[in-house]
Amino acid sequence: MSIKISKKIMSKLGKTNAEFNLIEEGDKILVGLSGGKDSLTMVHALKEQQRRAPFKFEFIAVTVSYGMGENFDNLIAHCQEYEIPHTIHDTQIYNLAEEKIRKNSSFCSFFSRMRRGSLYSAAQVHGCNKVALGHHMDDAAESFFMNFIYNGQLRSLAPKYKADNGLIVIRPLIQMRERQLRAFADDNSIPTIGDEACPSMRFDVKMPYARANTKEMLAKMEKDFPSFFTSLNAAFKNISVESFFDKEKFNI
Ligand SMILES: Nc1ncnc2c1ncn2[C@@H]1O[C@H](COP(=O)(O)OP(=O)(O)OP(=O)(O)O)[C@@H](O)[C@H]1O
Repeated sequence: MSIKISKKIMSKLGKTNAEFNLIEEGDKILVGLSGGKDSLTMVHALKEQQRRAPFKFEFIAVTVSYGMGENFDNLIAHCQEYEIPHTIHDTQIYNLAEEKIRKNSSFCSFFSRMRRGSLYSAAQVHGCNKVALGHHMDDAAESFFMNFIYNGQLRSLAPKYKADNGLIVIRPLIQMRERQLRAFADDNSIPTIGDEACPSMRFDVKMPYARANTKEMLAKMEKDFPSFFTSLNAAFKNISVESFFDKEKFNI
């Protein structure tokens, strides 16, 4: 069966790529593939871009297994069917979690940190110079408002940055909306792995209410101001650092 990928997704990918120099000639990219709708859209979009782009790049999709008996058979079969190079990177993150996590600290952030480390080591194993993550505009908005409300920080998710180990991390979907990615998976009847696969759900802790609250707040904002996300995207590129209260700036 062939995959239908919308013009809108491909044009957003191309524009974001050009705007932030994400994928360049000769890159070998490790694509983090959780099996969720976002990273699945990402691998299909990158495969299509590989076919169309005037520059050459390679990629390999890598799924980090937490060592909790996950079943990736459908994901493996899907990648085989669509000739997407894919491998499972086995870890023992799940066992470590039980020992390492302090009571009441965030389980999700523990898994996300450990997973990031595993993706970086897999990138080294596979000789990749970049790591692509499937975060989208809704993630960037949630991250921005959660940092603002709960941490007193103005911070979001960058389209591209250099990690301490020299690897370049890129987020090709960062200007796309979550609903576009969901529509891609639904339109193509792609079987996705959902949030229930998040290992933190297996531990007896409070649900991450902060994210749910923020999502709800943003949905309400968008209802009241339909261009909310377009404006936010523009604002992320239009920052007046000097208008804030940074003490360092006032020795003038
Ligand atoms: N187990 C995993 N193995 C490899 N990469 C992962 C894994 N989990 C997450 N990632 C990468 O990190 C990105 C962000 O993860 P996060 O858990 O925030 O997203 P998600 O909502 O699960 O996204 P997705 O729909 O792609 O699963 C994913 O889009 C993917 O690129």
